[in-house]
Amino acid sequence: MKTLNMVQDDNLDTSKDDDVLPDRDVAKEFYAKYEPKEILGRGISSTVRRCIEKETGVEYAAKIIDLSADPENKNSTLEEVRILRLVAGHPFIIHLHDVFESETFIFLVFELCKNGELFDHLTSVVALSEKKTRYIMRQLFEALDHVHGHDVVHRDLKPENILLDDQMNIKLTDFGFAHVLKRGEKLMELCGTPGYLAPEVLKANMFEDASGYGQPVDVWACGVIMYTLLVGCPPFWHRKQMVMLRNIMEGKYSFSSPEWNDVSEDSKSLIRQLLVVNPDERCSVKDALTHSFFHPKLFDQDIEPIKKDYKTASRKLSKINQLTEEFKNRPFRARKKFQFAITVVRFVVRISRLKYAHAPALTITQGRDDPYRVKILRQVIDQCAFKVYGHWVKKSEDQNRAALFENSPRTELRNLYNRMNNLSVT
Ligand SMILES: Nc1ncnc2c1ncn2[C@@H]1O[C@H](COP(=O)(O)OP(=O)(O)OP(=O)(O)O)[C@@H](O)[C@H]1O
Repeated sequence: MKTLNMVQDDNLDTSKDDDVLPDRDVAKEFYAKYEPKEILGRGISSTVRRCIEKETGVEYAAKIIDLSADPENKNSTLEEVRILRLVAGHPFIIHLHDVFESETFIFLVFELCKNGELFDHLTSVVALSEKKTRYIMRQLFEALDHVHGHDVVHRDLKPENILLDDQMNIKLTDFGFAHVLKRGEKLMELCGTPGYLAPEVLKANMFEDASGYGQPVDVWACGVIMYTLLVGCPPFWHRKQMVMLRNIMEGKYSFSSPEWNDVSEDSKSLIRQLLVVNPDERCSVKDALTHSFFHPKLFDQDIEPIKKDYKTASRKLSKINQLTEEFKNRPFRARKKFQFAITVVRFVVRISRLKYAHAPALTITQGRDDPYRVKILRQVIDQCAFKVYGHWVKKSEDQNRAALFENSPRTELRNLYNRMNNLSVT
């Protein structure tokens, strides 16, 4: 039980001590304006509740931060508020609606994201299609472009810090580790979440002469997120955390698991440009946004346009036959010859796209011997395993869906820091 006087709200589930609300005297202003409702989630020293603004009836999410456990929390929360205000006004960044401050609590009133964390969405669907990954990654890069444009580095990008609104648009949140960079400033501090840490963050803590890090750490984390969204497993995971850190520092990951057979070269190419060990050679947010992965592609469309393409292709084929006949019988004419060449090129491109859009047929033997290679069977297997065990089942040494649940940042990083100082890097 907290040391403060608490009152219980009869309308709320108060089965746990933590579920009681801070004394109404502590934050009269907040209670005058908002009606607190059920708990949406919890952080280390915070509880997030849905609440309703009395005057407008609009729903919000109130993050109630308890300052009694750690007085340092107040300064860091106020810094987070300052940064949230600095980057405010972007459609894919969480909107901070109101702030109330008391001696022992801070209330941050955010826009409500009805679909919760991208992380929870991912755990329920196992992996996202390329189309959905593109939708989310584009919004993430646009949000990040805005954040970086204000000289801010987020430092804790991960699916847990990406919320989804009722339209499934993202809202980048948790700027608790964010920092406003001064001109030319490099950071040395070890912060973030282990699986998402960029190599330069680890190096800054291991080598005396390390040059520190800046905004490219967010680009690296986007690479980890994109990889994870597409196949449901993080890229650098290893059962031994020290091996995972080495993998990160060496940029050692692969596209070798069966899931990657169904993923386009465009996606892999973007991930390769994001997960570049040297931050100077890593692509920027703007480079990422202009990558071909973000161009609409045939494989994203429904089957109808593909059928239409078949019809067009067969019309083109008759046209080619007709032109070929004409060529045999007519004298040389440059314009016609050029037209002929263009038609042939278009035809070939169209046919190759159709081939790309249709994967080779599956044989019964292939499905029986290696069902996990087949996308639809793989999804069924993963979803059944998740339903039965409540978590994903480990697949192999370096492909572990359960690894996604191992990321508990702030507490774990202290241990990591101590262990890294004892790690000798060859
Ligand atoms: N704006 C929001 N709309 C809907 N749900 C939210 C919102 N903000 C947070 N939540 C829910 O509340 C939970 C806890 O949020 P909080 O920000 O306190 O988590 P945290 O980032 O883990 O905490 P900490 O800042 O202590 O690390 C989240 O996991 C999320 O499910």
